[in-house]
Amino acid sequence: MNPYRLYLVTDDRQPIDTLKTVVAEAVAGGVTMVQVREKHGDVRAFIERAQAIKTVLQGTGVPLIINDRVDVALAVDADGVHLGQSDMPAILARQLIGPDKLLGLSVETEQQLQDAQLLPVDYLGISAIFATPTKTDLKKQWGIAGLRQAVAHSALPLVAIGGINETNMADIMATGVDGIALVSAICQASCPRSAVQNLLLKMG
Ligand SMILES: Cc1ncc(COP(=O)(O)OP(=O)(O)O)c(N)n1
Ligand SMILES: Cc1nc(C(=O)O)sc1CCOP(=O)(O)O
Ligand SMILES: [Mg+2]
Repeated sequence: MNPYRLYLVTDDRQPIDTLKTVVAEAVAGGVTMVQVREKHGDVRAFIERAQAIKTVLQGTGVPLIINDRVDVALAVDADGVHLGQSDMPAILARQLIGPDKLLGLSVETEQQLQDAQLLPVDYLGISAIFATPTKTDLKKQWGIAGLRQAVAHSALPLVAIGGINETNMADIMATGVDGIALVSAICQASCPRSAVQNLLLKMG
């Protein structure tokens, strides 16, 4: 099974009970991977929220990824870490997490995409496909044509992220990308479970 197919990234503005419900519903609907992303709280709150989501995911087979922080991933024994270009270098992260955990890296330029092919990472996040209010410090919008080029030049699995929803996901899937990562289309849905089911249907 392709674990990157429908990748939920959590919304750090949601209170913990909402977060747990959203993740449980999203998993029931069929998401294949969950990343806990915390950009505002302290590390203790991050660990608490990551542990809560680990409990929700227990026994589901859906991997838990931690955004940015190798220490948090190790503390909660997550399945992997997702790093950005200003986070810990991938080589050091791999040394700390060992060979078996998943390691993801965001790439924001063609040069980073090329350099990443030689890094000890499992997948790349193509950052960003479209502008999004969920993350405003974006360097680049790859667009559909840019994503298609990235797919053609990567031996590593690619995950598209940024501004993706049911209206544009067919175009994104048509590029041959391995997966789609979403925040709002799932976390802000009135019923995250149906939203995920609908997205999976549209993915074909
Ligand atoms: C799957 C996935 N792709 C890209 C990102 C973005 O990571 P980063 O560039 O480090 O930005 P922040 O998410 O930390 O703001 C991601 N989190 N997940
Ligand atoms: C967490 C994140 N990273 C991005 C990147 O491009 O690196 S875009 C993003 C947020 C994506 O949210 P939404 O699905 O609501 O557009
Ligand atoms: Mg980051």
